[in-house]
Amino acid sequence: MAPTIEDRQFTDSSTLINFVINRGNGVKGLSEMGLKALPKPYIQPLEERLCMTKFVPQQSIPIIDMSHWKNPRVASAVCDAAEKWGFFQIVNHDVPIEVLNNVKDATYRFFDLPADQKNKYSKENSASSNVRFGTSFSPETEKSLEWKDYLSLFFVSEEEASILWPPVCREQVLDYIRRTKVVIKKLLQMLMDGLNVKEIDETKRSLLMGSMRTNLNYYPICPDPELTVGVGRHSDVSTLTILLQDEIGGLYVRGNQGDGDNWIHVPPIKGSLVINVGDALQILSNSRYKSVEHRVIANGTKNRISVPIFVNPKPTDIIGPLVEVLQNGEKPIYKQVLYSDYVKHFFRKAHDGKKTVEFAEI
Ligand SMILES: CC(C)(COP(=O)(O)OP(=O)(O)OC[C@H]1O[C@@H](n2cnc3c(N)ncnc32)[C@H](O)[C@@H]1OP(=O)(O)O)[C@@H](O)C(=O)NCCC(=O)NCCSC(=O)/C=C/c1ccc(O)cc1
Ligand SMILES: O=C(O)CCC(=O)C(=O)O
Ligand SMILES: [Fe+2]
Repeated sequence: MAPTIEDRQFTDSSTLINFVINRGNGVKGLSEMGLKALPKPYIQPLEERLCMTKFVPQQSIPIIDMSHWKNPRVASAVCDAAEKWGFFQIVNHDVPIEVLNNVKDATYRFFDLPADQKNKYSKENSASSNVRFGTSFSPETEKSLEWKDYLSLFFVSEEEASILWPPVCREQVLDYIRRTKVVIKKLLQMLMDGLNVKEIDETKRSLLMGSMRTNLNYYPICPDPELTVGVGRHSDVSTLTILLQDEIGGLYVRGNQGDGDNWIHVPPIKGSLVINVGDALQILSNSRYKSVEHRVIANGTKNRISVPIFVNPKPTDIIGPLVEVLQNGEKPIYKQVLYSDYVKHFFRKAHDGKKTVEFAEI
């Protein structure tokens, strides 16, 4: 097919980078121009594209009903899922559906702002590094870009948020964090019980949930979804991630069958939240709980959004296997690392599967 006028505008990759990154149009701006072909910088190498033969349709990650959360069977299902899958969905979790719908609406409101308004929050222009609008993951270091725009909000206090966060989504994100915290605490309590950690004192509370980062992700319609990715293979660097996805689907998790070269779709379930173990919890638990690789495909017909809350240690915390976990004589697999060093290492390279955790290995 002959290239359209718009495609020809971007034969030069510096013009494309200027439009998408520097001027704040993002991939949403590209998508809305009605491009007929995927621009070259987004073409991923073959091995990074999700080949459908590796997709296991009959498998599913566990779905856990939280309505009787005090029942020991729920705790046992949570610990089991964190060990074997690193991923599960929760239903009847008590976060009201309106809160979830409101944060999804707020996500659309933010991304529907004109480019110059969103660009006020770019790395170059933002009043604080705690608020950042961007595209792809780490464009300076990536060989191929990812088909995703995001707004990343690091929570310090409600006061700071009221000054720094975009007014079109601030209250809805704060409400989502407030209401979700209740279920995060329950899950962490269950997971710590499973490790023989009897009490979550202030030091442990900080290691487990000392900081939170909420991302609003926007994956616009892609002209050639098979050639690119929404998000490349990675594990999160959090302790736990709480993910709200919409009804579109497209998130895949690495399966635990055979050689592990199989991917399982995470089906959207109305009102559910997806929970996954991050590297920090894998390290604290000396690998009892597993952070599992996941990726997001691009979509050729629908825009998709998702809203993860990354529950993390504080940047100034030092993380390593918990003493309670090593009490039985188990050998530590990880050394003590400053959490902000760990996160910087993650952000300064392209997505590369599970490689980040090598930074903490002994
Ligand atoms: C090190 C942090 C992140 C930033 O501190 P800073 O003092 O402002 O440091 P820098 O401004 O020097 O940022 C370090 C590098 O990280 C980059 N960065 C700074 N925030 C960001 C940002 N939200 N986005 C993508 N680069 C950034 C930033 O551009 C910079 O890269 P470079 O310019 O190449 O040196 C600091 O806030 C910190 O230690 N936070 C701990 C809590 C935390 O944020 N944890 C991460 C949870 S996020 C997570 O689990 C998964 C996230 C994720 C996200 C996207 C995915 O596709 C997949 C996964
Ligand atoms: O959009 C999704 O479903 C997952 C996004 C993700 O993995 C992330 O932001 O870390
Ligand atoms: Fe992720």
